[in-house]
Amino acid sequence: MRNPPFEDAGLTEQLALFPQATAVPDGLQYVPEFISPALEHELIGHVSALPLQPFQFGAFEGKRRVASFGFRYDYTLQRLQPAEPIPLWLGPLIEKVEAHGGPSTRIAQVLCTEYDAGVGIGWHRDKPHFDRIFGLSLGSPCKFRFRRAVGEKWQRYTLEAAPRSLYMISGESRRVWEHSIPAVEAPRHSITFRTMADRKT
Ligand SMILES: O=C(O)CCC(=O)C(=O)O
Ligand SMILES: [Fe+2]
Repeated sequence: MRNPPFEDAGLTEQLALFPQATAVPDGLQYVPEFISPALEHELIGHVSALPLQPFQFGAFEGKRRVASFGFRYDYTLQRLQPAEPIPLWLGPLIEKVEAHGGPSTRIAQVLCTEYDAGVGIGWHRDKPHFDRIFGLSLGSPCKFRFRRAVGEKWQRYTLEAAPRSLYMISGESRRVWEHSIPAVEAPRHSITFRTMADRKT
């Protein structure tokens, strides 16, 4: 006997049956082995040596530990504040990310993050003050999850972000889809690079 004909199922039902059969979110790019293992080792050393602080959002504290450069978003004031200048050791890496992003890519903000085993980040979209986001993974892999509402259901996509890889989110993957990282199995560091949106405020 034949299986029920899927042609009769609506798009939403098909997506629910095969959550991983969904298309890659528009505007998401992934570059495996963006940096060498030697540079990865060096960068983990630099990030670990930073005065990382628990991520603050208003009265709450996240378990991941971060350091912001260029700008930081203040959740109490709900606006961007100037932060420490971007350290020199990030210079060549920023040039490489900007070259990858193409002409007129200017990285203005950098966030260094440390996730201990068991720590992740909840569903969110990055603040609209920023435009494109580039994320370099260091030390261990993570599942970089995406979701967006389709009718009453979530359409989902998971990117397996390997150490030394770079992802870029722009367009719909940035503005429409939310992203999150479930608790990592081994310590992971990341460096996210953000360009500024063309905003007046
Ligand atoms: O660690 C990462 O790669 C991304 C973290 C993230 O989504 C964020 O800081 O907004
Ligand atoms: Fe994010």
